[in-house]
Order: sequence, then C-alpha cells, then structure tokens
Amino acid sequence: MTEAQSVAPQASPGSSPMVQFRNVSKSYASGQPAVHDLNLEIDRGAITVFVGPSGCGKTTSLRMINRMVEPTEGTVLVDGQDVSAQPAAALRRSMGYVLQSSGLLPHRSVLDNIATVPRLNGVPRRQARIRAEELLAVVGLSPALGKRYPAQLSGGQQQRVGVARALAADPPILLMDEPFSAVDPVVRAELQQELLRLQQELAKTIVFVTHDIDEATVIGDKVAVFATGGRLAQYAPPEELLRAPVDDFVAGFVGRDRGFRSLSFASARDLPLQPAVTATAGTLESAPAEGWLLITDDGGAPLGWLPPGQRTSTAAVTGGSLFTVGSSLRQALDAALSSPSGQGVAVDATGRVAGLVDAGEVLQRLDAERRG
Ligand SMILES: Nc1ncnc2c1ncn2[C@@H]1O[C@H](COP(=O)(O)OP(=O)(O)OP(=O)(O)O)[C@@H](O)[C@H]1O
Repeated sequence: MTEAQSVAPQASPGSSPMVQFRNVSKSYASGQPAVHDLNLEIDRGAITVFVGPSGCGKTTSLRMINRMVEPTEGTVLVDGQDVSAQPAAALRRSMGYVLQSSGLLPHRSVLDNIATVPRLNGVPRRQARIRAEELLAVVGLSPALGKRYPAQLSGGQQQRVGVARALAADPPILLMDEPFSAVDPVVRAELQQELLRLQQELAKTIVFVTHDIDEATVIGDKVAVFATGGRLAQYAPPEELLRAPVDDFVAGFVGRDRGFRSLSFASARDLPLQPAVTATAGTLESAPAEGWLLITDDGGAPLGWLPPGQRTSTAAVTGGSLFTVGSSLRQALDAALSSPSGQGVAVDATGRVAGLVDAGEVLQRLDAERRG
C-alpha cells in the first residue's frame, strides 16, 4: 500500500473512546457464554487488537460493534451513541469490514468490488470507479489489476482489494476479522507493515481480530487478550503485555520468549557504537591481518566479514542481520548475536556502516534502565 494522497485523516488518538462495551454479554442458545461481561473502551484513531485462542469470543465481540450480532446483555456505544438505537444496515455500511477470505464478489471486477459500498450509498457509478482507482493505488496495486476478477489475483492481492473495498466509503471505523491469516507468512508480514504505514496516513479506528499474538504485538496500539469463556483477561499496550502479563493464562498465551520480544519496544537511541575496521575489495591488501575485518562496497554498505588472517574477498562470511541506528534493542541484540564476528553491524538510514554494536552493551543498557 503506498501513499494515501486523497484520504484525509479523520481522527486523532487521545480523545473520547470511539467504541465502548459496557457490561456486554452474549450467549447463544447452545451452552456457555460466547462473551462474558465485557467492559472495554476502544481508542479513536488507533489499532486495537482482539487476540485469544479459538472460540473465546473475538469475532462475536467484533460483530457486536456493527450489529451483525446483538448482545444478550449490556450496551455497545459507537461515538457515544448506543448502536441498538441505530438502523443495523446503515450502521454496517458506515464501517469498513475486512474478512479472512477477502469476501470479494467473484463475478465482479476488482474495481466494481471496491466500488460496492459507495454505489449502495448512492454515489454515481463514474465517481465511484474513479475513487476505486485511487484506492487501488493506496493499497499498492497496479491500475492494470482493476479489470481482473478476484480469482485472477494472488491471496495477498485479494486481501489488499478487501482493504481497499473497506476504505471506499471513507469510514471512520474499520473492522478486520483475521484479514491476513489465509496468506503465507512472508506476504502476511508485508501486509502488516503496509497496514501500519497506511494507518499513519489515515488514522482510522481499527479493530483487528487475530489468534496470533505476534501479529497482535506488531500491529496493535492496544491488545485485548480474551480467554476461553469470552472473558477479557488483559487489555494493555503490547509492551506491557509482554513485560507484565496479569496471570498465567496471559503469560502462557504471550509465549516463552516474551522477554526477548519485548526488546522490540525498547529504543536503542544513544546505544554506544564501536568504531568499525573496514575495507573494500580495492583496499584489502593494505588492511590489518589481525581480527575480523568488515568488507564494504565503495559506497560504505556492508558486504560481509573476513575471519582473522584471511584477506581474500572470496573468504567473506555473510548472513548477520543489520542494526539500523536508533531502532530497537531487539534489532541491536539480534545483529550482535547473528554476526559471524560477534559484533553487530550498525548502519545509518542510507545503509552505510555507522559502527559496531556488541551484545554486552545491549544487556548493560537494559540493566541500567531497570535500575532507573
Ligand atoms: N451463530 C452461533 N451460534 C451458536 N454459537 C456460536 C455462534 N457463533 C459463535 N458461537 C460460539 O460462540 C463462541 C465464540 O465464538 P467466536 O467466533 O466469537 O470466537 P473466536 O474467538 O472469534 O474464535 P475463532 O478464533 O475460532 O474465530 C464459540 O464457542 C462459538 O462456538
């Protein structure tokens, strides 16, 4: 998804909640409650993620926002108004909805699919198609795909069209139910990053359902962890969930390496860098023979490491991850741990070597922060 030139931001975080659940429960005729006494406030202009194991009431909760499901008890408010007092069809059309299966109409072209809701809202055909073309660009798809049918697109492209369709009426709220879970992990990570980029421009209120805690912590400004029986176990920003899960259920769900993952939220600003000894293919002969030597191209971008005593470029060892100066401690530690030399390569925003970082520095930084 690229620039969203024509879509104006609609809301800013920090004001009154966009959605409120007040003592909301839902029981179906069969058996135990799907949602039990839910109290939750969803921030305006932010991404809120509902996460939890299968059957814990995430989708039911999401659908109570647009009245696809009616609560058995309690009240859902959108923008301060009780949704039960609003006509269901109009309420539904006023919110974008993205599904796992993309839900595109198979016999309509991509452009016609995107234009569906504006057309239902009475926007003239031509105008709706122009808007649909703009939205194709917003979600990073080439204009040529507009004439195709959904079956002629990859899974990732279909999901992008699903997002474009949900954005077509420029709704302040987007409901997304496992939108990226049917695509492979690489495309999924790409779609997550693009949703984040898009959200920076659009500032929609997004409610996103997933059963994947990694996805939740990557994209959520706040994460609601649901437990079996439709109980809200914890509602917090992702860094807090990882650092301080409230009980064993949340700790177990968040996963074993949560300490390491929480480093993603720890800034590496001002992390000290060691000077790097570097050489290019052209200056190898005059480089010192002792120690690991970092090879760069003529522009200063890292190419690989030469072990001590080896000074022919064919002996270069590659594969360590890079740490972009100013990013997270997780990136810094990973660069150090994955580096053949034991020292992580730090690069500046243009990809040139800025220095080296070692794992000890990262751990010292954490220790210093803990001591306050
Ligand atoms: N229409 C329905 N009729 C009866 N029971 C239902 C209905 N929809 C959901 N349920 C039940 O309500 C509970 C919560 O379902 P829900 O789909 O909200 O869970 P979920 O957390 O979204 O699960 P998943 O991750 O598997 O989609 C489940 O026990 C489910 O079987």
